[in-house]
Amino acid sequence: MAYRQRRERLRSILNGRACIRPGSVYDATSIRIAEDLGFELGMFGGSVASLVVLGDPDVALITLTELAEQMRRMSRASTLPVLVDADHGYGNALNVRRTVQELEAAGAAGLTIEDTLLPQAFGQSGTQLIPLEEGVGKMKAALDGRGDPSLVVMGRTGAVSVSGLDDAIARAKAYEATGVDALFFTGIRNREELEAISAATSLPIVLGGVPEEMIALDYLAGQRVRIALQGHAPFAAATQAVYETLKALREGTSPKNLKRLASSELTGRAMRDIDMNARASEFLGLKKP
Ligand SMILES: O=C([O-])CC(=O)C(=O)O
Ligand SMILES: [Mg+2]
Repeated sequence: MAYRQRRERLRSILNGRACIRPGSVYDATSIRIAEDLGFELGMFGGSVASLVVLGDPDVALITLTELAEQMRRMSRASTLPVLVDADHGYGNALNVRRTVQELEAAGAAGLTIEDTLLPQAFGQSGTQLIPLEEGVGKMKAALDGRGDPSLVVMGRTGAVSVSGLDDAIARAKAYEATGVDALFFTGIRNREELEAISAATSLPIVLGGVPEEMIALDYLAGQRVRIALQGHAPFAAATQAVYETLKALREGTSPKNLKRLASSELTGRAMRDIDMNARASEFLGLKKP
């Protein structure tokens, strides 16, 4: 499916009336599994990108090239639309523009640009934000970097739990005025904060993690939330499975006695082996197994 259609699918989620939960995806296999399970959207989180590519925590060490390459692998493997966490856009507003170009070329359906000061500044503990005006420049640069106007650009802020609700609203309104397609909020702690933000803005809302009292999708949909993230459990599950398997092997368990491995049927589906066998038959003259 052409990238443009993937982007239109993300736009239809944003322009719809329901709130969906994306599948957390991070490589060619995970995105295919999410697609097969019927997820409407994949979320490629920066934290997971850092873990899967570098094995490092989410402290802005991954490069744009590495992020885009992982996105490109997923785009090749699956047609599921993916929303990419592009962090701060890998530098200043000019870097943001380049980031958008690279992620667009890598097949992202949408991306978020946030106003967090990254990487962590010298001698400053805790999250800091860039000034609102700089955030506005980044959003404008992101929109300017788009070659395909269907690519979804989201303005993201975690201001509500850093500098407070009023600042979060001021930033959201300023980003909205630049022409971004949606607003992405992190750090919202309760219904009052969400309702105030929703009332003050008009774009579709995406939430990066919400407290338990707010998880009902119909409540969120009523606040114009169209996408609600729910963390990155698939990568944590994969880490646990690798740990248990290596531990069992190290302790002498025979490979045939290992528990909870993917069946050959599941692995075959993830590898799209029906398609590959058909190609081998058609292009290599091999018999279908
Ligand atoms: O975008 C997300 O999924 C949340 C986030 O910032 C991350 O995981 O890095
Ligand atoms: Mg992130």
